[in-house]
Amino acid sequence: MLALPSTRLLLLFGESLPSSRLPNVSRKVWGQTSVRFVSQVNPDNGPLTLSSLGFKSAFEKTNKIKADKIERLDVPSEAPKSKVRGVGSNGIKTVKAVGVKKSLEIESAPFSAKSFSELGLPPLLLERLDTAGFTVPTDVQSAAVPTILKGHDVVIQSYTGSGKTLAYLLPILSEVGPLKKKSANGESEFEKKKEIDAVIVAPSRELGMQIVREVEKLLGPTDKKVVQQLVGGANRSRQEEALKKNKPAIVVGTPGRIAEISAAGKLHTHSCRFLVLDEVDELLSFNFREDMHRILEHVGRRSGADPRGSIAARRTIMVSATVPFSVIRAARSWGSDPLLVQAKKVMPLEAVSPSGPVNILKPTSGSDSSMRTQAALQSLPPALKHYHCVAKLQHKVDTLRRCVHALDAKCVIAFMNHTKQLKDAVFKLEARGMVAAELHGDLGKLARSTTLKKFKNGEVRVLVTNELSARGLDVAECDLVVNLDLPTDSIHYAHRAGRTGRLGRKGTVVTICEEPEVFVVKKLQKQLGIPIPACEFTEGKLNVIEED
Ligand SMILES: Nc1ncnc2c1ncn2[C@@H]1O[C@H](COP(=O)(O)OP(=O)(O)OP(=O)(O)O)[C@@H](O)[C@H]1O
Repeated sequence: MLALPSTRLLLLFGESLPSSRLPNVSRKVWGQTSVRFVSQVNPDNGPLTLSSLGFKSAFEKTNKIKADKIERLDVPSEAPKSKVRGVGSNGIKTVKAVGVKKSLEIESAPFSAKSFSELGLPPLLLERLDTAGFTVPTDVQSAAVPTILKGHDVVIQSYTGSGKTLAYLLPILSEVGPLKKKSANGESEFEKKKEIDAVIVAPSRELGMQIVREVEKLLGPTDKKVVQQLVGGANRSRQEEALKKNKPAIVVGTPGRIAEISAAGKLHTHSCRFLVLDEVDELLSFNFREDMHRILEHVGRRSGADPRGSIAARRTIMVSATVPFSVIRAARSWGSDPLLVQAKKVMPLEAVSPSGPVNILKPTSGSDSSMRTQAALQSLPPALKHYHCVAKLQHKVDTLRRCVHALDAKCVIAFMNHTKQLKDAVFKLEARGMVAAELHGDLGKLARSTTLKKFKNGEVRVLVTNELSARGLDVAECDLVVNLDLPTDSIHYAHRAGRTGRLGRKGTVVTICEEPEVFVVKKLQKQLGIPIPACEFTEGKLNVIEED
C-alpha cells in the first residue's frame, strides 16, 4: 500500500496515468490531448445529454431535505459518539465511523471459489500468476477464462475494478506467446513469426500502456518483448522498427495508431486469433468509428465470415463495466454464437433482448438512450458509498477540502468538466495547504506521467482530473472520488465512481452540486439503483441529512 502523507490530495483530469503499482495494483489512465465526451456523439445511441437521459425539471420539486434531521457519520476519536450512525450501501444501518479511514479495507472481495489451476491455464502461466501475486481468480475471471478458452466470442461485463483485464489476458496468454500450453509432444513451441496473434485495443494511450504492463508482469523480463504497445503520442517509426525487429505476438494500442500502422502495411494481423476491445462502448463511439472499422475488417477473420483459406477465425472479446444494448447488437453481428459473460453468469447474446432478463441491458423504453442508461446498472462495486452535498459554485472547492478532511481521505480523485476551472481548483487547494495536482490533456506527456507518479507515490493527495480519467485509472489506494462537476450521465458517473473501491475495497463517492442540480443526482440515484443521500461537512465530520 502506498504511504500517503495525510495532508495530500490529488485530483485527476482525464489524462494519462502511469502504471507502476503494487503486486496486485494496476492503474488506468487516459492520455488524450483534449477533453472529450465520446459517448455524447455516438450516433447509434443518440447524444448523451441530461435531457436524453430523461432528466426532468419536475424531479427537482420532489425532494425536500429536512435539515433538522442530521445524523452524524464520522466519529473522530475526540468526537462524542452518541447520535453517530453509519451509512451502509442500502441506507442507514450500522453504527460506525465513516470518516476515520486508516487503510482500505476489503469489504466485498469479488473472489471466486475457484483457483487459477481449475481454469485450464498452462503450468507456466500459473507459476507466473503466483509470482506476480495473483493467487485467487475473481468471479469474472473464473467465468470468462474457460469460456474464452473454449473458443467463444464474448462480451465481458462486470463492475469497475473486478479484474476484467486478466479475465481476457489469461486465455490469450494460454494460447499465445511463451507461456502457452504445451503441444501434444510436450514442447511449448513458441517461435517468433511475422504475424500478430492478438490485438488489444484501448481508447487511450495510458490505458493501452497499463495493459502492456499487466502482460509484461506475467511474461517476465526475458519475454517482455512478446508484447508491444502501439499507442498514439509516441514515435511511430520507432514502433514500426520495433515491430520488425521484435516480432511481437501481442500488440496493445489505441485505435488511431493501430489503424495507421496497419494501413501502412507494417502490421500483419490477417491471421490474428484474438481481437480485444477494452472499454468497448467507448471504442464503438463515433470518434473512433473509422479506425475501428479498419481494425475490425483487417484484424483476423471474424467468425461466421467467409473463410480465407486455412485461416482460423479470430475470437472477438469485448469488455466494459457498462454494456449498452448497441454493443450487444454489434457483438451479435461480429461473432458466431457470442456469449455474455458476467461475474456469475454466462448466457448467449441471442438470449439478451432489450426487454430481456439481463438487468444491465434491460431498457425501460425502447430508445437507445434509455438502453445506455440501463447499462450503468451493475457497473458499480457493491461496497461503494455514495453521497451528495449541496454547495454554491464559489464554495465547491472549499467543500471538497472539508470533505477530504472529514473522511480523512488519503488518495483522492476529483473530477471536473473544464480545464480552466480544474486549474483554478488545484490553485485554491494548494493555497489552502492541500497538496493537489492537475491531470488533463493540455499537459505534455512528461508532465502527465510525473503527476501520476507523484500521485502513486503519495506525494500528491488530491488529483484533479476530467472525464478522460474516468474509465482508465486503477489506483488501489484511492479512497475517495469527488464529482466537483456533475458527470454527463449515469454511465459517466459509474466510471468515475469506479476509480475507488477497486477489487472489493472500501470507497466513498461524493458529488458536490448546486441546489438546482440536485434533481440530476436524484435521477442518477434512480438510474443506478443506489442511494445517494445528501450530506454536509461540519465540524470535521460527514453528516448525512435524512430526507422526507
Ligand atoms: N485475481 C486477482 N487477484 C488480485 N488482484 C487482481 C486480480 N485480478 C485483478 N487484480 C487487480 O485488480 C485491479 C483491478 O483490475 P482491472 O483493472 O482489471 O479491473 P477492471 O474490471 O478492468 O476495472 P475497470 O472497469 O475500472 O477498467 C488491478 O490492479 C488488477 O491488477
